[in-house]
Amino acid sequence: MESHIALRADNIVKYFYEPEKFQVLKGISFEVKKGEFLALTGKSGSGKSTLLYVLSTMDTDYEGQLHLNGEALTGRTQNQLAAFRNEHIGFVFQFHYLLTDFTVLDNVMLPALKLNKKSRAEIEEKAYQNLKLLGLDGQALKLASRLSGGQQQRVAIARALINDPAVIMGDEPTGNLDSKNTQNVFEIFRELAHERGQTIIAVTHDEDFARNSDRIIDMSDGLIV
Ligand SMILES: Nc1ncnc2c1ncn2[C@@H]1O[C@H](COP(=O)(O)OP(=O)(O)OP(=O)(O)O)[C@@H](O)[C@H]1O
Repeated sequence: MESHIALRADNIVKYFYEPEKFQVLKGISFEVKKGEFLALTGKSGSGKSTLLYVLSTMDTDYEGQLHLNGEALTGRTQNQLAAFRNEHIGFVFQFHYLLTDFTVLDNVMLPALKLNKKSRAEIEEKAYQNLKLLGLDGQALKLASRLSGGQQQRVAIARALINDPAVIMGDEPTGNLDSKNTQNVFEIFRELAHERGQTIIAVTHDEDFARNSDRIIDMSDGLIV
């Protein structure tokens, strides 16, 4: 795979078997460049979330080939994939899944403590840098539950960035936010892509958000249109 490609999907096919056999992804192929900000759009039920879960390596029940950062991901064990994900992919969901009884700082540090490649002091420094980038440096020692929805979503982004992932994936990352916070998250994603070379793949229903991304992949009925 060429070195400027962050992710490549080749002919991804997936079925669901309940309540009856149903082909949800019908042969999806595309590449995403390093530093590209991609929006994944399409009507409800078109298969966006299903595709994102395949791309994220969380769902391994598919046919086809997936390469991320030049590495083939097909045929690995669940443990190998979990380790790969923690190091190379950051996730931001519509609902942030923060540990609300922990501080903001603890939440952001957690994936790096799990990865266990840096000292606690280095991780803490990186966490403070991320919080600063997201305008949250004054909030580090508060409980996550004490922050507003928009602030919590920014904490989730700071957490997603802690291991410097090559790819950041979002499933409706602004779905729960007002227009001001949506704009804010959009600007952060753009900066990560264009200034740091991180690749963003975000499922979104927000037309403005999609229109301002670098490229839209529009899905319909399990296919890219
Ligand atoms: N676990 C599952 N078992 C069976 N069918 C499923 C399952 N998950 C999703 N589906 C079906 O697969 C299709 C695609 O779902 P998916 O959630 O990927 O769509 P989407 O484009 O993300 O929709 P939305 O925009 O509403 O989130 C839908 O018809 C959905 O009902």
